Amino acid sequence: MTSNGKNKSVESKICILGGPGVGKSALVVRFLTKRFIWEYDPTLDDESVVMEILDTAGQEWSIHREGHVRWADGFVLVYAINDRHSFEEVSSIKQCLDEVKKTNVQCVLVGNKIDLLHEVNVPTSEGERLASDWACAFFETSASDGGEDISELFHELHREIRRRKMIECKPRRRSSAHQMRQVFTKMFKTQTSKVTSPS
Ligand SMILES: Nc1nc2c(ncn2[C@@H]2O[C@H](COP(=O)(O)OP(=O)(O)OP(=O)(O)O)[C@@H](O)[C@H]2O)c(=O)[nH]1
Repeated sequence: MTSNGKNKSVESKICILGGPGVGKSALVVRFLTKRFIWEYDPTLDDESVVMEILDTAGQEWSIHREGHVRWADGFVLVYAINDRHSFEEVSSIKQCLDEVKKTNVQCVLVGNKIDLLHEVNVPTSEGERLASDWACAFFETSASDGGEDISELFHELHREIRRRKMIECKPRRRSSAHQMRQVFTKMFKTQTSKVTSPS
């Protein structure tokens, strides 16, 4: 616990990725200005939260990707619901992430620009299906209209990162089979030394 009674902070490094113009910067600005300027309260679930957020430009992705991927604990993968190509792009980005990290990376999938409903090119069901394939959370947002979902998506990812960090920090318990083997080895050694030791 910290001196102000809150649990100590957990850091998460979050990288925003997606095609050009899908609204990555707009989402980050919306999240930061709402949470940290107008309604400053850097706590979540009674714990202070430190998030480092890396906003990438769409065209930088291929140049800096390995550095971004290694740095980040989790990813916000963004497409625009009126841009089918950007939806296809997040799939290939996710594939690259998994390859570089050599694991199923922690991420949330975000379909942005939901205010442009009359231009929908990627229906909600497709976003939901992809997120379900990735076993991650899915959000539809509008950076232009705002809304609680934008805060929630960052918080959800932070929680996931914290969960995984806690699991990774836990010392591994030895299996009972391993423990039994140790007992038998010890017993066997004792027996042997009794038989071979001179009287
Ligand atoms: N209607 C609408 N427009 C949006 C929304 N989010 C972003 N935009 C607009 O989309 C354009 C691109 O937004 P950015 O936030 O710069 O997108 P980006 O993904 O950071 O773009 P790059 O840095 O080029 O990769 C801007 O004109 C934004 O105003 C949204 O939710 N709804």
